[in-house]
Amino acid sequence: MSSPAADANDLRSPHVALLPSSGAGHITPFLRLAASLLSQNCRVTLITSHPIVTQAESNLISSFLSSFPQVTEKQFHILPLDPASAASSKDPFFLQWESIRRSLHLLSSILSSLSPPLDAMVSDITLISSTITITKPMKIPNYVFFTSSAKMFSLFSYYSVVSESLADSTKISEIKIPGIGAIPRSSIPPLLLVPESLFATMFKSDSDNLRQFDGIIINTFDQLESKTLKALKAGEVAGGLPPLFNVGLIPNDFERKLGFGGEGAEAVSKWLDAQLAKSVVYVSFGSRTALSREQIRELGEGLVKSGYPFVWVMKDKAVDKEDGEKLEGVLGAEMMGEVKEKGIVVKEWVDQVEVLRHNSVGGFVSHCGWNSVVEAAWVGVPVLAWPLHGDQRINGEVVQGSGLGFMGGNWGWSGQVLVKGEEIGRRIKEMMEDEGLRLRAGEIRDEVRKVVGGTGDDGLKQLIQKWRA
Ligand SMILES: O=c1ccn([C@@H]2O[C@H](COP(=O)(O)OP(=O)(O)O[C@H]3O[C@H](CO)[C@@H](O)[C@H](O)[C@H]3O)[C@@H](O)[C@H]2O)c(=O)[nH]1
Repeated sequence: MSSPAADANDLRSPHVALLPSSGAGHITPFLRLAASLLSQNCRVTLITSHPIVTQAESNLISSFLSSFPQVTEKQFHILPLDPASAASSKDPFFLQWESIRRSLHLLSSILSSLSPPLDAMVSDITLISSTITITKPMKIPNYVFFTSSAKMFSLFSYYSVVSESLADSTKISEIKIPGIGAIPRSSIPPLLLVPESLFATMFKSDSDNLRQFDGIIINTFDQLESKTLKALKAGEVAGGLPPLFNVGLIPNDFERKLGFGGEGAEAVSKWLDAQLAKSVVYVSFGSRTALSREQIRELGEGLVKSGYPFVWVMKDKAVDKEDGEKLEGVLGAEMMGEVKEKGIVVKEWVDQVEVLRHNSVGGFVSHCGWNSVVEAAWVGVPVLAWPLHGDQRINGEVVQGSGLGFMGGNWGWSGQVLVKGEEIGRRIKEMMEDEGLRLRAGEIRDEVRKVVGGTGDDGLKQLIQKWRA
């Protein structure tokens, strides 16, 4: 029999503050986490950092807040970055992370003004060295939200051991991570091999600080990464880490209500309705990856050569507000004509999950941003992995290892190799014609759905239980 104190704890609504950093790849899983917490009777304060880099992020946040009026939003106005830090990176998202990190000393007044007091804070992985200096003296339990795969987390948590030798190519051709296996040098995010880069500096200091946290949250499924999760939870990868909670975060209705897809998104939806079941290839490289013009044209050629109809979300600039060039200007008139005959190309945001779950979609050409991988698993669509930056090759290995998809080939990092249309077309055909792959993707979806969002989602339950206690 449970005690009255335990029953009271079961009813308590823990108050949790969520602090995402920047980029839709980070905001989206945070908002999904918030929606899951709300459905479990938690109080949520969302801390949004301003100015916001992209229109997509602003729209996601607005749609979320209007769907969940019970959430308290605290706007955090960050300080401009000094030119010396700006010099070490040109990436607008890394620079935003750095600005937030350097402004976080201003966060304590927001945190101390919250009522009721916080039971926990969840910090974006890209901000953790700075948030811990604020929450420690305030005695607020702080949890890391790692927005990529568990396999990428294993590299992150093991990084302090290898960071120095990693910079020297003569010393390391692969990293052997205990309990996980070898990660070849070619899969390591290229910026980690440049120790003075902003990304490597943040990664190192954050990895060193992990042990100061109360827990680690990762959005992943056993069906994708069971061996890795087991090794991490058993402490085989790195000693002394806080407990790990893997939660399956599923797309939420607020994403569908966005209404910022505009005409492009509506056209996609109508066009999809007119296609044969499982006949369409969906192509998207996430929210912040632009291909070179040359590579865009090769991709266009590859799609046409594959013979399958396609939906292609094209990005010509990393930041959507700067992506003003018309499709025809990017593709050229001839290619535009060919592409229009066979498929549909948009530069606007589309609701990716809605597209992926459409019955006519039969394959996904993806850069393997982690949210895209999780979404492909959730809907059971096979993936042709074309990793371009950062964690994406490690995520691609997870895709291949789980049977959800396969790697395109030795296609280099973005900009290193011009992948020819001929080859892209051939690999797309392989994906679309592989019945075994389709069956496996469907099995993954069925297995995931038995657990995630249902009664078996232990990670989320355990986490909330901890906050209630
Ligand atoms: O037109 C679009 C474009 C994107 N999305 C969504 O935007 C998110 C994009 O996230 P992700 O697939 O992870 O790609 P990135 O935007 O590239 O994500 C960044 O953040 C991820 C999580 O840390 C990393 O794994 C990636 O490498 C990094 O580039 C996903 O939910 C997509 O469904 C849409 O809905 N419509």
